[in-house]
Amino acid sequence: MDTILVVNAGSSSVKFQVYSAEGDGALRRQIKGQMDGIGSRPRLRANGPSGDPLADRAYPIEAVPDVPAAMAVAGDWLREELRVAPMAVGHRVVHGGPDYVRPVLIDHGVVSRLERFVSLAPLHQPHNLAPIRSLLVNFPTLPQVACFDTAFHRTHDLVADHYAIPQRLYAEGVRRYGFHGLSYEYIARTLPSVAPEIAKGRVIVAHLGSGASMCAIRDGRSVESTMGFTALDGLPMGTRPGQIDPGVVLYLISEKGMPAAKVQDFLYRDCGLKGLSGISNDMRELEASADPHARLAIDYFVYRVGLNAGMLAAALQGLDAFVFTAGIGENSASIRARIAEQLGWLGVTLDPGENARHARLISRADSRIPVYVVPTDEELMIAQHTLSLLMNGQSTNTRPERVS
Ligand SMILES: Nc1ncnc2c1ncn2[C@@H]1O[C@H](COP(=O)(O)OP(=O)(O)O)[C@@H](O)[C@H]1O
Ligand SMILES: CC(=O)OP(=O)(O)O
Ligand SMILES: [Mg+2]
Repeated sequence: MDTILVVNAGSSSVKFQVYSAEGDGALRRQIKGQMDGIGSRPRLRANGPSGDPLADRAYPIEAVPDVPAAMAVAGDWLREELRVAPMAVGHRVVHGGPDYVRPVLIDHGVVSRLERFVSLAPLHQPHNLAPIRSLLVNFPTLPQVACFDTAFHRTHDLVADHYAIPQRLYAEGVRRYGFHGLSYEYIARTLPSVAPEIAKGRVIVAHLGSGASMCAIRDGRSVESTMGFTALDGLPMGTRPGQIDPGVVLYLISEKGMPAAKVQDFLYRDCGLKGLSGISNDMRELEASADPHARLAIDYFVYRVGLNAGMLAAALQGLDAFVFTAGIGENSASIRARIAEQLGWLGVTLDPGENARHARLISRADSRIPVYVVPTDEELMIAQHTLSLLMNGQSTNTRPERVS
């Protein structure tokens, strides 16, 4: 059977899917799995085509301490137990820099260009590139496709793409890229069938997972993101602080004598929910805790989502709908309820019953702004791009690009 394997390494999870490519160009999902809870409670779960369980295994934290270990466990399982031998592999690559505005067929040249962005996405890019490199060496004829988190945001106006710093830095790539683009692209493509009345309107999508960001979408295109040059900016995340005064970074360097590598580690691994609570990077553990610092971390998260929603509504000059997605957005009714309260002034009224049962539409009929929960599927997006590149030599990404 001709299959496509999709690999998506996030900051706390490795997600994978296997699709069969049918004769008519359709994709049929055969396996959907993930190793999540990396750094807290590692667990491999996978299901077959009709949701039938294929695996559910918990691991001690020492057995799967990080993303590369999770990738190795999932890879061994797919290869050795399920005998998966794909005809092509699609990869999520978090940083595509200024030049990659659509998915691309990978060769050694592409890999070396993408290596330049490792320092701009240290939690992701090394793990995105490691399996690509290893497959290039071991299966040199296997087609591999890179799909970028940054590509969906390349439609931003110049004013949204800039920082107020000298132009020479913009020219060398210091720009507001935005991330989670495969997730937002999937949502934008799904809205016409899920909620046709708002698909062409002004929508804020909140991708709230271990990494978290929000995107302002108008008529299916990204116009603004809370993330920028790196995936550090914007909302607080599992282990990243989100928006922070650069003066804090200067303080760490000049007053605390922290070298660059330590500052990087601090900002990517020790802050966010984990840093503020002192307990965990995992929202589930914070919600289960009675510790006042866990409460503060949740309060801060909810508050910052509210503040950033105001900013994105300003970018859109109004709002027609709000969408929750990703790990927290799809699964935590209580966080959604608290965020909806923050959005009350924008015209949001939640329906507590619909919210509790994770319905697609969770706002009340009389809510001025409808609120949706749309489970994201970055892997499907990657599979579609991969198949399209294989079949037509180009991706399904047909959006016009901003000319800079
Ligand atoms: N039922 C739940 N309640 C609260 N938070 C949850 C729940 N399920 C998952 N999460 C949160 O979602 C996060 C993972 O989200 P996900 O989008 O898979 O992240 P990533 O892709 O960045 O690894 C977990 O760290 C956890 O905090
Ligand atoms: C870009 C990013 O933060 O991704 P993730 O949420 O998968 O960690
Ligand atoms: Mg993710």
